[in-house]
Amino acid sequence: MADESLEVGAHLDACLARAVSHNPALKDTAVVIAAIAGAAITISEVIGRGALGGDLAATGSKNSDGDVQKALDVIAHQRVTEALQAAPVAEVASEEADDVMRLNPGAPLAVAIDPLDGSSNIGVNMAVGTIFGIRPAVQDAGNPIASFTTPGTAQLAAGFVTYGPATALVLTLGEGTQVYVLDRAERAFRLTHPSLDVPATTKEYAINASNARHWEAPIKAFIEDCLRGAEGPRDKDYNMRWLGSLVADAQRVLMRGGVFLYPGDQRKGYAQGRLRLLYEAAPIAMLMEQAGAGATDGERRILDIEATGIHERVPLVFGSTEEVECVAKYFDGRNHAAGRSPLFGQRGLMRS
Ligand SMILES: O=P(O)(O)OC[C@H]1O[C@](O)(COP(=O)(O)O)[C@@H](O)[C@@H]1O
Ligand SMILES: [Mg+2]
Ligand SMILES: [Mg+2]
Repeated sequence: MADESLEVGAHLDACLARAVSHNPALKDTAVVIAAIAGAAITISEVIGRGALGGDLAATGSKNSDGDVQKALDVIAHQRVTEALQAAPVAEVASEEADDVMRLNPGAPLAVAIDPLDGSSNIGVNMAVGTIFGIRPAVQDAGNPIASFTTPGTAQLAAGFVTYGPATALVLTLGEGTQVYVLDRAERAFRLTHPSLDVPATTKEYAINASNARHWEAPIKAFIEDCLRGAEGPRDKDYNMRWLGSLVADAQRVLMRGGVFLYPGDQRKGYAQGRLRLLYEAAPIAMLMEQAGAGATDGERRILDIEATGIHERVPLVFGSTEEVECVAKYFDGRNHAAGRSPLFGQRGLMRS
């Protein structure tokens, strides 16, 4: 396509302007994305100073999910909220606010946002991020969270920023998934990957294996078969990566393939896993699908699920389509491996 705004190196603003010229209905959405990108640049600068700027991991009160907030969680929430206040946003569902925040009554859009993802990595100089999904605002006097009870398919755009070695914005407006990298000299995001295409096959999985004894049978069976490598039914040797930062794991999967799992498990409060539907799973699911990958809770497409609460959790499996489909088979019994795990079972190899 001969369009300068899609060329590597093009500025985010030019790419957003192009998207709006193709689809004028995206005008407000583009303003919101630019606002979040602006906030992300300032958050990136705070993170970039590390401990020189104070203790970003200092703990304060608890957030809506019972997690202890760190200083950077609060800073990021303030920066994105200020930016969204100046954008056409009626309501915000933030991880760091118990209830829906009403910003500009009557404005057309609603934003679900995780201002700072990967909080356990704050203070140890590892990648963290910001995740967001933008939806039409829905007016319903009888339902204060109406804007957030539509399925993920209602999202007009979704993205995340990774504050890693480079600060990157991974974005979709429903026509592919693009990556922009922050040009620190210009304080502007510039296009590096015009269209991601996640490989359908992979040999890399990501899961917090310390929870293995709590997993349900289909997950135990799937991981056991990955661990058996070329000698097992999957017929290939796997590699494992787990960064403890959803955005960083998601970016790796988008760039080179892989499968990520945060399933429900038997720990108290973890029946639906740890990750939140509105501001973690749904935006990442849209980015994955737009890059040719998949996202499921094991049984349902993530983008079809309707939230009943703004901080609702959901089991999350995403990435290369062959692996995501394979996990679904363990859940619906087409792979009859569930429950037969010698590695994780009651009388398993690891137990004696
Ligand atoms: O510590 P665990 O249970 O492995 O969970 C790690 C997951 O928790 C998260 O940090 C949750 O996000 P928040 O930091 O925004 O609460 C994800 O980024 C990450 O994938
Ligand atoms: Mg998070
Ligand atoms: Mg968070």
